[in-house]
Amino acid sequence: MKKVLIIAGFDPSGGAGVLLDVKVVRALNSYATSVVTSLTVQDTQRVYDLKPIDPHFFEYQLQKVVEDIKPDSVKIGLLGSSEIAVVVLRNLKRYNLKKVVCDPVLKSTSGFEFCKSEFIEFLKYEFFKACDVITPNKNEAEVIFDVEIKNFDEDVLSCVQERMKKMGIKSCILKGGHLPGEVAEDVLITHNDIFKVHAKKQGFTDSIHGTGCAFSTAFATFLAKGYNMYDALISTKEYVSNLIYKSTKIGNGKLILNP
Ligand SMILES: Nc1ncnc2c1ncn2[C@@H]1O[C@H](COP(=O)(O)OP(=O)(O)OP(=O)(O)O)[C@@H](O)[C@H]1O
Ligand SMILES: Cc1ncc(COP(=O)(O)O)c(N)n1
Repeated sequence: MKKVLIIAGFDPSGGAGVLLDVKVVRALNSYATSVVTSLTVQDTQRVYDLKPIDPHFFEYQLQKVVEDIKPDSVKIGLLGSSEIAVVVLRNLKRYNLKKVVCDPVLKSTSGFEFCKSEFIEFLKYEFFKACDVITPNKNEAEVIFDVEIKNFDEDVLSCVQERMKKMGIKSCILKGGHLPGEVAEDVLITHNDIFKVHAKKQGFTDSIHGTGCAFSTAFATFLAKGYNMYDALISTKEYVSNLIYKSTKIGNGKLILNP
């Protein structure tokens, strides 16, 4: 059985973060270990507050679990604080962890700012380099690559590709759920290739919660199973589109995914 290490935040309502990620890994017949970076006060309507875990305690947990259960891939979600991010970076290197997928969670769908500006600079210029792929949505990609994204036209994609090379980011999947139009398109960009997948848009992207978490976790799970990046993206797209199709209203706010 393949093992996926989840490093992410805790959403008590289960619509995002570790609770959702573990369900995705399990639904794809793999085994999840998880280390929580931060606790949130959150329901299906919005995020109210965040408290990062003590970085020393976090590192103790991370090291014990990695030394016991060596992961086949890693999914990184909400980091919660720059101190935690520093610990994650140090341990990615120390244990030479492979197939590292980072969902750069900067802001929630409901608008809660998870990162301050100096923390974003650290992610951009230090942290992302240590990951194999980052999976920003439209707004996150605009902040990371300092580019306005109105569509995924060739000039926008080659600008992102150039900036990735300069910043030392190995590969990136731009998620297009928040772009206008009938189609939900995502683009894998490496230093020498651009590869697109798309699906018909269902409902309203802003009324669904947790799609980005499920996407990056499914992608990390397919990598753990030995898929190459292209096949992992095709399978992830199909899997997440199906989850969106079956999304349900469980509380008073957004629709949630139920893997
Ligand atoms: N309405 C939709 N219909 C079909 N697919 C969608 C829809 N909205 C988003 N997607 C797909 O879901 C995945 C996540 O993309 P999205 O752009 O929503 O990321 P995100 O903003 O990080 O998600 P989150 O809601 O967790 O913040 C992508 O594959 C995207 O194309
Ligand atoms: C713990 C945690 N991790 C990630 C997100 C982002 O997900 P979304 O953009 O759907 O709010 C979240 N709200 N909470």
